[in-house]
Amino acid sequence: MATDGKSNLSFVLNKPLDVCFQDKPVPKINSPHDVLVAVNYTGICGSDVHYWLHGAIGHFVVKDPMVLGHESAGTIVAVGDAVKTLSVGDRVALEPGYPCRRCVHCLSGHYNLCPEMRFAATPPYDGTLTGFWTAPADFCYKLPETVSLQEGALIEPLAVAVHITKQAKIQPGQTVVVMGAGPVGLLCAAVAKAYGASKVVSVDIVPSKLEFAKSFAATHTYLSQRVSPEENARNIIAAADLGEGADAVIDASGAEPSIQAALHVVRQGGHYVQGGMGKDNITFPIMALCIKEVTASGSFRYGSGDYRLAIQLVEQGKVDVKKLVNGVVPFKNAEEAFKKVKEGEVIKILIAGPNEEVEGGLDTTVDEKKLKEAKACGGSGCC
Ligand SMILES: NC(=O)c1ccc[n+]([C@@H]2O[C@H](COP(=O)([O-])OP(=O)(O)OC[C@H]3O[C@@H](n4cnc5c(N)ncnc54)[C@H](O)[C@@H]3O)[C@@H](O)[C@H]2O)c1
Ligand SMILES: OC[C@H](O)C(O)[C@@H](O)CO
Repeated sequence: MATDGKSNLSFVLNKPLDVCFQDKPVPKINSPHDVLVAVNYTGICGSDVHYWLHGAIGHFVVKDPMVLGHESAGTIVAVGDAVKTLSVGDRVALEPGYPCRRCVHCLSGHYNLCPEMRFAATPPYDGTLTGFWTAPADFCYKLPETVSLQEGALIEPLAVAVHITKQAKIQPGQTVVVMGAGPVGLLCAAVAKAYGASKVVSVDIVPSKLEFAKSFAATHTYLSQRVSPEENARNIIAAADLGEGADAVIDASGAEPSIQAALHVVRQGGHYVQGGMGKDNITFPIMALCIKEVTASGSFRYGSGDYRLAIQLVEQGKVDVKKLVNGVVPFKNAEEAFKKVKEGEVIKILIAGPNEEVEGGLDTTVDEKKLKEAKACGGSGCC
C-alpha cells in the first residue's frame, strides 16, 4: 500500500496556544466513493490562526483536540471501488467541507449553507495538517499539468474570492472597490479583474499591502485615513475617478470603518458584498443602502463551480497565486509558520506535508520588512 512506512503525523490544537504533533492512524476509505490523499501542501488561513490563539470562532468552540488546516492540495494514493474520475497519482486540490447532500440547501445548489456541513478544522472536525486525508472523490479537483501542488493549496482561498466576487455581479468594464488587501482581498481584486472590471481599487490601512496589491491586481489603491467613512469614500471615488461611485464594492476586511465607507463608495443601484468576518455587530449605514437601492449580499465559503473556476483562473494565468507565497516550511516547523502569519510577516506561507521534502525553507525576504507593520488580522477585529 502507498502509505507503508509513511507518517500520518498531524498538527493538533489542544487548547489556545497549545499545539502538538501526534502520529495518528492512517485513515481508512469508508465509502466506495471516497479517496485517500497524501497531503503535500497546506496554507494557513486567518481562521486557523484564530483557533490557535483563541480556541473558538463565534459558536464554534474547540472542546477536544483538533487537527488544524483546511487549505490543502495532495496526491491520490488510493481510491474507493466506485470512484471513476480519479486515479492513484492524480494531484488534487482539496475542497475541505462536506455537506449532507440531502437538505433543502444542498438540493438547491447552495451546499455551502448546509447545516450539517463537516468542515475541516472547524470544531469538532479535524483539519488537513496531517499526512493522509480521506475525502469524497467529487470534493477533490484534479489539477491540470501546468498547475503545481503549491498553487493547488491556494485554490481554497481563491475559491472564497471567486464566491465573493460572483455575488458582486461584475460586468465587463465595471468598477470595483475591494476593502482590505489581505490574501482574500487581493484574490478578490484579481478575480474582479479576470471578470473584466476596468478599474479595481484596493483599500487598506497598511501602505505595504497596497504596494503589493498594485503589483498583484489593483489598478488603483487608497490608504484609508482616520477620517469619517463619508470622507474616505469621497477620497476613494476621487482617487480612482469613479464618478457617481463604484459599480461594486467588496468588503474583505471585516473592519467596521471599512464597511461603513463601502456603503458610501458604492453607486446608486450598485452591489455590495460582505466577505470579511469581523465583529458580530457594527454600526451600519443602512440609510445609504436604502436610498441608493444597493443590492447587498453576504458570502460564505464556496459552492457549486467555485473550485473549478478557481483552478481555471490559475491554469489560464489570470490569477497568479504563486505571487502570494512567501515561503514553504517543513511540517515540523508548523508552529513557527503560524507565528509568522500571526505577526503579519507573510502573505501566505505553506506547510509541507509530513512526508514531503522541502528545499530552501521559508523565504520572507520579499515582503518581510514591509509586512512587519501589519498584524495578522490587520485590526479587522477578527483576532
Ligand atoms: N466569507 C468567507 O467565507 C470568508 C472566508 C475566509 C476569510 N474570510 C474573512 O475575510 C477577511 C479577509 O481575510 P484575509 O485572510 O485576507 O484576512 P487579513 O486579516 O489578512 O486581511 C484583512 C485586511 O483588511 C485590512 N484592514 C483592516 N482595517 C481596515 C480598514 N479600516 N480599511 C481597509 N482595510 C482594512 C487589514 O490591514 C488587512 O490587510 C477576514 O475577515 C476573514 O475572516 C471570510
Ligand atoms: O475559507 C473558509 C473559512 O476559513 C472558514 O469558513 C472559516 O473562516 C469560518 O469557519
